[in-house]
Amino acid sequence: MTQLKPIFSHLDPIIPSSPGKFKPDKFSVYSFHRLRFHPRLALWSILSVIFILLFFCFSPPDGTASAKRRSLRTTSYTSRERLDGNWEVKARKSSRPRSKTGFSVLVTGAAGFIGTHVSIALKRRGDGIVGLDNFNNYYDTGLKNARKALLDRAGVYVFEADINDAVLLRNLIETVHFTHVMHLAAQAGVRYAMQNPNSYIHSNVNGFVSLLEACKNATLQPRIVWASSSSVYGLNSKVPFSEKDRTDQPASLYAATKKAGEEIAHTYNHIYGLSITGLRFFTVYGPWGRPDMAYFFFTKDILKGKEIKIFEGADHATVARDFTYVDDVVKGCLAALDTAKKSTGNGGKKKGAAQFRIYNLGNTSPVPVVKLVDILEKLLKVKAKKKMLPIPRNGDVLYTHANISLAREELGYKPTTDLETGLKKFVKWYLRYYGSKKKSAW
Ligand SMILES: O=C(O)[C@H]1O[C@H](OP(=O)(O)OP(=O)(O)OC[C@H]2O[C@@H](n3ccc(=O)[nH]c3=O)[C@H](O)[C@@H]2O)[C@H](O)[C@@H](O)[C@@H]1O
Repeated sequence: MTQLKPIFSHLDPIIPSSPGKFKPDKFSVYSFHRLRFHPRLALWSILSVIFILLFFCFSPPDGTASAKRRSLRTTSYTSRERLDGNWEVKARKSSRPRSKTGFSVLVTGAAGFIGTHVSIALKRRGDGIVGLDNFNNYYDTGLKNARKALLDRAGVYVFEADINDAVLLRNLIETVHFTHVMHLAAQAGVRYAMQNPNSYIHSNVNGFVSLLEACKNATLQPRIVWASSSSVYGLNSKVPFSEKDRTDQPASLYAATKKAGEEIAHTYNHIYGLSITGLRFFTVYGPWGRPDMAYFFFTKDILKGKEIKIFEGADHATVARDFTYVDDVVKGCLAALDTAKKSTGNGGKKKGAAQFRIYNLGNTSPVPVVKLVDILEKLLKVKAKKKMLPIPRNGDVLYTHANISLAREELGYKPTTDLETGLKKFVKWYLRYYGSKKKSAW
């Protein structure tokens, strides 16, 4: 497994670090000598300095576009190729809805699996979108770049930036008055939390707080919809999982950070009047999915003739998931945005009680992992080399099953895709994406 990009890589100097490549001395000494022997050039230089000083004396005070641009460039976690000097123009254009009633949405994690689908769906119906993603290398960045290319074609501008970059968020939110924030940026994956626990705290706790701080300070506070997870139900054995069930027994650090996010969200709602909706996603799958998820790497390994490990509980108990197709989840996300009420605060001050909601977005139809493999074998027309193994004690739970009554009632959420239909679409995409382009899956 590759490591994440260093958090402070944006602090790297612009000057190349490798010695011998940057040779300023020869040029500057040469220029200095030329300057001394050319009085006309010296006069022009003095005039230029006076002109620059006059320009700054008569410029309007801080808060202007150029001031914002300066601080964004110098302090953000950016790829120099991706964030150009024109960012404000592009962000404003990309965030402009087609009609007056449309939304202007900041989507974090836009180059992620669900982020890409949600951004495109919003753009298609006429909302204005600005995406943000740190493009870290938790999994194949080639796939993230391909998703970004899709977003580019759809007219969605994506910043390469980390949600922990408070200055960038502040500048962005001051520049574009987002009506909504769809917060999907996160360190995902249940099992990876044992390898890199800090990445979960960095993104799911610190990053979330950084985003909430920027939103609560805004003059026009946006409404926030964000991704929690079915994993918050942890060791809860009462099924199907209802929003009223206990969520204080997480089985993984990932789940603990998502649960922490729910509590943090409540605090910001209570103190600052931010309207916040948390969505508990249940094992979302589909085209453009995440290569760290079982359905994805099972597909890759079955095609390669590599053995796959299928987990089972004690006494061969079935391990099952309420696999949810991405298009169904996207509809739930859009409905959550549509029904979100305004935040009440302003510039960090609460003006009244604000909406606070949590919904399960599942499929209400758990499928054993062995059945998932059966379907994949049928679709791929390849027999899998299976190895049954006891479920490791690394955060996995035996069973998930969503009760979606609340989401159905309040969001009109109604999943319609069964696992076989959804996997068929995934396999079709997978074969086209990795087959024709000769890319290798992670
Ligand atoms: O519902 C959720 O909230 C979570 O869903 C998934 O987590 P998980 O359900 O564990 O999804 P996978 O990692 O794809 O695992 C699916 C099933 O396959 C099983 N599995 C996984 C890996 C493996 O090698 N063998 C195997 O049998 C797991 O035990 C699990 O039952 C996502 O990875 C999380 O980011 C997300 O938050």
